[in-house]
Amino acid sequence: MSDIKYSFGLWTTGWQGVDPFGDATRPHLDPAENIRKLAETGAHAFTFHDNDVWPIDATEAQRQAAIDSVKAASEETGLVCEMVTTNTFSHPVFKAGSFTSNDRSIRRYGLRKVLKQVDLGAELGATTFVMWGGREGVEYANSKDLGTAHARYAEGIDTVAAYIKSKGYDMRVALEPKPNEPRGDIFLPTIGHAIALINTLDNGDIVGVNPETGHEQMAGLDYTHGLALALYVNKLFHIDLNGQNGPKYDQDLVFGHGNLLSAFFTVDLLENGSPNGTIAPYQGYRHFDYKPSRTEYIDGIWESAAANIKTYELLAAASKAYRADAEVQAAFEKAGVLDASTTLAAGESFESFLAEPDEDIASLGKRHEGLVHLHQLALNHILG
Ligand SMILES: C[C@H](O)C[C@](C)(O)CO
Ligand SMILES: [Mg+2]
Ligand SMILES: [Mn+2]
Repeated sequence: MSDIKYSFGLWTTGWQGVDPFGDATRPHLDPAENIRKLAETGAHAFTFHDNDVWPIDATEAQRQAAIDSVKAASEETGLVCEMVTTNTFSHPVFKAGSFTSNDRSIRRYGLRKVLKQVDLGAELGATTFVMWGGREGVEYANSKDLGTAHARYAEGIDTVAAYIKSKGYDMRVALEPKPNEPRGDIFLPTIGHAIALINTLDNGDIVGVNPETGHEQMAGLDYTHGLALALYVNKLFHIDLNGQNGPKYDQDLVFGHGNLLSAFFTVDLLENGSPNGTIAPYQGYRHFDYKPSRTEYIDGIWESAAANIKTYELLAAASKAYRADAEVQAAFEKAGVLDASTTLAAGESFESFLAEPDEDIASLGKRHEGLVHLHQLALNHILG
């Protein structure tokens, strides 16, 4: 095992297999047992929603007992809690949204539920607070005023960030985009949409994104490109890794079990940074938000958890060999990838720049980029 730090959501290995068309195929998994088994599987950290650990109707005493049990398992195994989040999507109260609900009492309940989980996260040492607005959307046009919905979403996120600052917590907020499911359309559907809203916030300095592989791919986008933009604007605060086979329902497959080629280049960027170093290697946890397929019984939970780590390790090793390959570096050089210069016309006057005669575009158009050769070199490493 390498020195890469892996983290899992308790809701992943704890998923009992309930889906819109089927009942549970697996028994309930006690959160403390979940943590112990994740430690055995090779995880270094865990993450959770409030209601992954206690039911929404738990008494304060039941909630505290559940928290104490998780704390004990964390201390016993050494697994740290690196991120927490809140379930503002399962209970019927959230059926038409939480932060963007048209009902102010539901918005206030949702905010209170989030702030309580922020407090617990700080107590457990979590440095990231993820917010996935799974119900923040619509099926029907004009069922929310789109101006007010975005204003309320922004206000809710800004208030959470203001609370974190008011308490002096060492914690940042990370928004998790998703284009649809369970709502017909979810607000802030992609990394770009989320960053646009973050830039309007008063407390946006501690608000970033938690992009999920499959969520960007559900929107037909390249996950690695989304990560690169988030890194470029210093907003990549956390990641959710999993597998997806293109635009369809959220498959939450094991990392690499969907679009494997895309997974390789995601690992290549995270582990090695960009080819010319403009983007540095990612320093955060390699966090998995996947589901053990409904077809699997208890052994399959841990086989699938281990599969995430195994696949990541294999791709990380392949990416190191790829980058160390002199032929690959030569192909990067030939294509101009290693040139990080960005001074297009810096220092020149517009007049002199415009007066300059055009290059011979016919000969420029005959450049041979050698990109297919570059890609085959990657395939050679991926396919071993
Ligand atoms: C953190 C977030 O709530 C986790 C989900 C529910 O799997 C969405 O990806
Ligand atoms: Mg998902
Ligand atoms: Mn997720």
